[in-house]
Amino acid sequence: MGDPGLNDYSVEANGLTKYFGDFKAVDHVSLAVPTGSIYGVLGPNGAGKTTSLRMTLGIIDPDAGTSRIFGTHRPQSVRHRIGYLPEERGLYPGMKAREAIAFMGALRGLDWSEGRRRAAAFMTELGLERVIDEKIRKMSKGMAQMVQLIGSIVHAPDLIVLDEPFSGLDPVNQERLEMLVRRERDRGATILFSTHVMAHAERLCDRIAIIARSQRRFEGTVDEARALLPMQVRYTPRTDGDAAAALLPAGAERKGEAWHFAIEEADVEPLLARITASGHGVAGLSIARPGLHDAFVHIVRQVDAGFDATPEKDAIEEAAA
Ligand SMILES: Nc1ncnc2c1ncn2[C@@H]1O[C@H](COP(=O)(O)OP(=O)(O)OP(=O)(O)O)[C@@H](O)[C@H]1O
Repeated sequence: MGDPGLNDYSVEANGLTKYFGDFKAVDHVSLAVPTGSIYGVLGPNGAGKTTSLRMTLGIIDPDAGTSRIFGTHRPQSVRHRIGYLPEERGLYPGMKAREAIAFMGALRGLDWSEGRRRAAAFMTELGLERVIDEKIRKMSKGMAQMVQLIGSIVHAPDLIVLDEPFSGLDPVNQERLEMLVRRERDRGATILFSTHVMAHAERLCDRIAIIARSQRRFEGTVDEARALLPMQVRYTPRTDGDAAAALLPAGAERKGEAWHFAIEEADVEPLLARITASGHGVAGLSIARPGLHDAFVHIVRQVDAGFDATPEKDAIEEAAA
């Protein structure tokens, strides 16, 4: 564990900024990843996720900003405590899966025979035992990616950073990976991963950051992101549908027998009271928060439309100042 008594964050990136030529690929992005958490960096294609992760890990230098891992500004000095799956995948094609995993572990200080033992244990646990001694070149891309994933965590790192780990995996392997991420967190590791698939983030993440057009636009829990949008209501009265319209907010739309509309959380109980008092009855009613997917699309669309041109106020940076 990353000295939780001394430092509650395994990763603290502050105001990271990167230019490629004149293009600002990352603009003042900060990340604070609590030790022991699963943290998602979400964003559309080209938002700046990979560049942010690379700067965080010290793989590329920022033009501005700083990053600390386990409290140090020198990630190289703690590299054995970090596991990293880069965006670019690649293993030696002539190696067998077991050897490839042991090799990656050895690069991070793990004894070779222990690496081979753990490789077999991981692959068996994940239902991949039949390809333990398969050469990488004979594997499908998705299988090779699973092997690389295992190789990046075989040395039991305290911090695991995975760049788009789910992309290219079939649904079964995606589930295996979700299980692996949870298991690593339960072991005490901190996990930071990027994705543009909201379902994984919604199920896994304790906290998320949403990056769009180079800037961080949201930071918080999944529920906090979902709460940015109003509740979605679907109401079917027992009586003639048109007569119930007077109870409902402006903008309510009728689809078949049901009315669809959005309301703020504070308006839910008054609405229920109005419906009950009205005598129109309830043949069907659902009231639900939109999912993370909708919240993500909402944030990104606002940014694209220019409604959120300024980055959110950065509490981390203020606290550090
Ligand atoms: N080495 C580079 N040289 C020039 N431009 C780059 C370089 N690396 C990234 N970029 C550009 O910076 C922007 C951010 O790229 P980055 O890979 O960080 O985004 P991303 O959010 O990870 O995207 P994706 O989900 O598509 O992988 C993109 O517009 C990309 O084209």
